[in-house]
Amino acid sequence: MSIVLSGITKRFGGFTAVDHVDLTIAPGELVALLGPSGSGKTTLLRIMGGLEFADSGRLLIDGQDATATEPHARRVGFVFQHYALFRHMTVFENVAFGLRVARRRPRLAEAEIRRRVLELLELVQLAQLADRYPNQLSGGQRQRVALARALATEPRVLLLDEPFGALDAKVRKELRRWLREIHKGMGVITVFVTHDQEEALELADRVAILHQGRLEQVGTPAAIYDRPATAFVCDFLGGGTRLSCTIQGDHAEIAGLPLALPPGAWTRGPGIAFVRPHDVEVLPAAGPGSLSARVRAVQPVGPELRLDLDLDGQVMEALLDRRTADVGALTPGAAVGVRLRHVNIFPA
Ligand SMILES: Nc1ncnc2c1ncn2[C@@H]1O[C@H](COP(=O)(O)OP(=O)(O)OP(=O)(O)O)[C@@H](O)[C@H]1O
Repeated sequence: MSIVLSGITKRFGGFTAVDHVDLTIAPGELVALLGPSGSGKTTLLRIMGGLEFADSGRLLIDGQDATATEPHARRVGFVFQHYALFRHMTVFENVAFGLRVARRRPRLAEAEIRRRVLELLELVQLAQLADRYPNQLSGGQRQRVALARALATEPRVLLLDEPFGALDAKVRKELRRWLREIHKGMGVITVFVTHDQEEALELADRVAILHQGRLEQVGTPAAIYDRPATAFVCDFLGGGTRLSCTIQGDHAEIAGLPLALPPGAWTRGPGIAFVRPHDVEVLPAAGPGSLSARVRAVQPVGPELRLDLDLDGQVMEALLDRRTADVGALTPGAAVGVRLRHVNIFPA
């Protein structure tokens, strides 16, 4: 079971919501569609599910052209942000609904439905709440029921649109871990939409980053974090401080400090350098391979010490471990050296 999108484009009037997207999803993969509001994530998900049809391009599910097939024929399971459970039905009946409406022949016997529903409720750890109604559940529990209901139809593909979007941070975190476990057990292709980079990086096997309807980069969480392909991706994934630099062909310079560039075709000219706060090393004084800076502000934040450093008029943020930082010497106005462990550079 795989999904192949090629050249998928969708317009609403004169507006292009999804723009020539190519994406191949391997059997059993857990993929995040990540991007800012309006970048086309939901539209792309709906096209995969058959709730929306592309204007051009092709969609293959399991090697078969599914560009124009109806949702039920695609065998997809959906879970949306607002759990949309049937309020007048118990948890049990909500999940059983998926089995009762499935267009299967012969229809399942009631005993078989009961067995499967209980199995699914065990899976989402809600068997003991089978007789409750949705308004007697927490948000996280409702979302787990929604997932069980989607799984009841034995989908080939599971599509989740901001599944944890309406929940508070702690519950979201728990559900992430839980979804990862469930996915591992089922092995069904799962695609989820999120605008939360942490959620995407923590949960997905691969992350597809969308920007203005276009796919900016696809890769494993580590690959896109360590080697963002564009300034947009870098910035969106928490790029850190943005500094101006100059690209000199084989290297770049920030305030006169030379920095190696990864191999590639670099043209000389102005560039943007992104430095993440954890990649800034603060030294007692500047020396070879480091820059001189001045401390502007110091703020303890839990286990860390956040510094605003003045680098030739540009402000750069650093995060140090409070237990190991020389807190006494790091006061506003102090002169320090700065070494950059890792910098992401892009043409301006
Ligand atoms: N049915 C529609 N008619 C007109 N415009 C639409 C329609 N559906 C989506 N759009 C537009 O297409 C663009 C992409 O929408 P989409 O919902 O796919 O974005 P998104 O990345 O999921 O955003 P969000 O995170 O805010 O949900 C948006 O600018 C949206 O206004």
